[in-house]
Amino acid sequence: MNRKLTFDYIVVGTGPAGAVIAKTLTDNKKTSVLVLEAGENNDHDTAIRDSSNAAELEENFFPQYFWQGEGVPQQGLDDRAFEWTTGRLSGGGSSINGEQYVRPTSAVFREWEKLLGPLWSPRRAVLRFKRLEDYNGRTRNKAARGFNGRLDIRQAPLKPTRMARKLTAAIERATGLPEILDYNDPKTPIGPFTRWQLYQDPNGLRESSSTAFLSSDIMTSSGHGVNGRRLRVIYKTTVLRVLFSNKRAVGVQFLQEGRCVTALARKKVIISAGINSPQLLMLSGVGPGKMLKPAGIPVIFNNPNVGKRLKNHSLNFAVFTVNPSDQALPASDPDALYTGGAFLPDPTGANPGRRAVQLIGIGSEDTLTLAILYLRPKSRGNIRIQNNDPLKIVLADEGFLSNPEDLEAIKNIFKIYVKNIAAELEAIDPSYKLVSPGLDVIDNDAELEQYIKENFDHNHHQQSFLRMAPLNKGGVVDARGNVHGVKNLMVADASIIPYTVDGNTSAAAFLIGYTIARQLQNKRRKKHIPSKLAFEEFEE
Ligand SMILES: Cc1cc2nc3c(=O)[nH]c(=O)nc-3n(C[C@H](O)[C@H](O)[C@H](O)COP(=O)(O)OP(=O)(O)OC[C@H]3O[C@@H](n4cnc5c(N)ncnc54)[C@H](O)[C@@H]3O)c2cc1C
Repeated sequence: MNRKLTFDYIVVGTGPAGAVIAKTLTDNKKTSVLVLEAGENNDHDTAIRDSSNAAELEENFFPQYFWQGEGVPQQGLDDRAFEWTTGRLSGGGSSINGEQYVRPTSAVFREWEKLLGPLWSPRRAVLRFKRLEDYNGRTRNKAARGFNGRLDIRQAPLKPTRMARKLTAAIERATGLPEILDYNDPKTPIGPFTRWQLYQDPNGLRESSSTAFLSSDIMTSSGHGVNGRRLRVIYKTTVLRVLFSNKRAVGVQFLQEGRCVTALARKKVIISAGINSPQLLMLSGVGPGKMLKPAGIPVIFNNPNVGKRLKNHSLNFAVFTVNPSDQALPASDPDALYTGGAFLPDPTGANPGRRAVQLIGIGSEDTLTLAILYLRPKSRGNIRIQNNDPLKIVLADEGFLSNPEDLEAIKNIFKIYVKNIAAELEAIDPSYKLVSPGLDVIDNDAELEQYIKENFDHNHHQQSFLRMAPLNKGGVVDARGNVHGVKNLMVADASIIPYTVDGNTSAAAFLIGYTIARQLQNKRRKKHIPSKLAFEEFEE
């Protein structure tokens, strides 16, 4: 046995879920945790830390900070293929993403609770978000927001620009929904707003899972826990597979500087590798037997659900001309990044209390672009391995628009929301005119469909492909992240989201990591507490 590399827990990945788990489990100074991360720590690189790079980071720094991948051609989109990627560095996706902080709404958590029990109730979700965040925004609503957590959230800008205010007013008039101040307050999830909430410190620098949970008060720059914390983070280590003894996970094999190394876990292996988690499970023998056997991988547990139910939000754009005297962002706050936005229900009036659409204003000197996300897609994709080579890219088929209802839903967003917003925006200021798509395109069904397909983009909200659910409901892990059919193996990251979230995905990943780590802590503590004390008292 390699005594040096034997820990209580092994965590794969330092994204939102992995970093929170590593920090939370080692808080007691007793539990030892090894974290293996394929990328490096780039927290101090200007490209990462300076938030004003967020929009162009992927375009300008793809080879440096991203996993290199492409999905399979999309039949519903004239066989176009999109990048299959996320951050390959400390902090994972949170170190390179668009910094938007959006909690799933109570409507989503009610679905989670119904499927998985009270651990995922809306009330507990809010309690945990409050613990995680240090909210620096216009409201001091203690019922909804946390002010002492490690995760800096900045609502920005302080003074919205005229462009943001005009857009917000136009959405307000077009939809009849009043402006909201805090879209993360469970009481006000729907409506237009001038300010986004960003993962940023009060000075506008990027906050990631790495800066928040693996910072210098937690570990040294060489990855050793400080102040007695039994944490070891090793960068530039790519995990190849989980090792089993019978059906019990006992460790992992990983690549380090060209060598194949084994690390052992006394308690559990926790996979938080994001879009790579299904590949790791399959290479380790957990997945569809029909795929694993021909690949020469011994089947530890035959679960056809692994890699299935891949969901992603759709992304389209509408572009307007602007008034050249209106600024997109305040000169004093270029890190505010976005020029207003909205969360809206389905435009047809179905489910008026539920978010179905996310609008993001992206302004410049010449244009105001509305990024349009459809948040309730029915299309599903899947992730498959090609063979037993851990370095071979997976076949990720996102199945965009494979369910025709999604195309109809997106068409309705253009026909109802975009058209009405365009009319109201132009009425507020005639300099703002819709240029793409033209109104003639919106009014012509065939042309609108073609426009949506050509204009369709990929927005990295991959989720649910290792669903947290009972086995007979498409599950791969149970309500506490334990992988079905084996022992001592968990998955905790955005891949286990059970029902599609109604906003960006990283807040859910932080919550999943935190919830699962707290459960592991509670399990240990509960051994030492009188049984009459309720689970609830130790839950939070
Ligand atoms: C360009 C872009 C923009 C986005 N914008 C937003 C946004 O504005 N707001 C938002 O909320 N979300 C956004 N997202 C999505 C968000 O970043 C992800 O949902 C989130 O990071 C998922 O967290 P996670 O913990 O599940 O996994 P990840 O963040 O993907 O972390 C997984 C980690 O595991 C490591 N890893 C993977 N495989 C291995 C292996 N075999 N061995 C060792 N380490 C491994 C990776 O390097 C990575 O660090 C964006 C994503 C991208 C790519």
